[in-house]
Amino acid sequence: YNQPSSGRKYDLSMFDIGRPLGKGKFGRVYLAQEKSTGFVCALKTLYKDEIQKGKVEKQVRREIEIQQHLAHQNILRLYGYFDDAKRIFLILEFAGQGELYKHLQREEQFPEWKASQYIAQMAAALKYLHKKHVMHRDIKPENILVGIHGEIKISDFGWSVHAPNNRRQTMCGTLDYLPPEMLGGSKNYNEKVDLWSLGVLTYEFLVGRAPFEDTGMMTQRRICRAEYSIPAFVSPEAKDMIKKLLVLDPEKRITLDEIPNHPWIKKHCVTGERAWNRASSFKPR
Ligand SMILES: Cc1cc(Cn2cc(-c3c(Cl)cnc4nc(-c5cn(C)nc5C)[nH]c34)cn2)no1
Repeated sequence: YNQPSSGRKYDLSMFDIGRPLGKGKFGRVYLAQEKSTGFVCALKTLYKDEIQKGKVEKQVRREIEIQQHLAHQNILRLYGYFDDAKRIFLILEFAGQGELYKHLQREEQFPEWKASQYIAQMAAALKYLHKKHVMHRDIKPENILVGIHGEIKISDFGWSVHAPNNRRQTMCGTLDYLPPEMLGGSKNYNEKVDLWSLGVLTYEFLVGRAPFEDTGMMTQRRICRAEYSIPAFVSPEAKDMIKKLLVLDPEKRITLDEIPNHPWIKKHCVTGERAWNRASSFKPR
């Protein structure tokens, strides 16, 4: 399986560039194919002047440093990188079904079986990350892609750091996903911040909007008080999962090890006996 390897030296001439796949604050992503092997990937191009202007050199360096040492089916692979005079190029895994937030926008809400399987996959990816003492810190639909088989892949490690962290980070973008312990500039927090964001993600998958969505200050106040309500159409098991993740005290949140055994996950999990039965009853035509 001749995927690119981080040991090799790459340059732009080694790739055929295809259609644009998306754009972000500091550049664009293109479909690309490595000429020598035919390997299809996503080439993320970041403009050096934009990165310097945005003072995000550290984040880009961290994204590369962290993501290239990760290998998990629910984490987007970074195979390598190179640069030219103006741009940095990240050779990324191509996610065949694109950006998850676009799926959520189109479907408005995910059915419970789909949300439950996505959260189980997120928990597996976070368990892998936390075992390496990496916390993502920016879990939200915009940072999740969908692979060709419908599996999800955490991407964009620009905000990830090695835990524990007592560096102050200037935040930009939505506050909706920030845990209480990261608000108000408190410095000491750990990987449990990703559990809170997983709770916000679960809520948004099922309800179609974030639980603390409000105007700036009100959002912060509602987060710090864990002030949210869950609509009646959400099942009791899903409500229980959200309540066990959106807990103000990080140490009292459900752990990643407990998530696979939670009734809401077990109810919709397909890796167990049902999947085996389904596979064994498969009759090739
Ligand atoms: C800069 C910049 C843009 C983005 C957001 N972004 C990620 C992708 C992307 C990646 Cl990194 C990998 N595989 C992808 N597959 C798609 C895709 C889009 N459509 C409409 N269909 C597919 C399949 N996008 C992918 C694109 N933009 N982050 O930093």
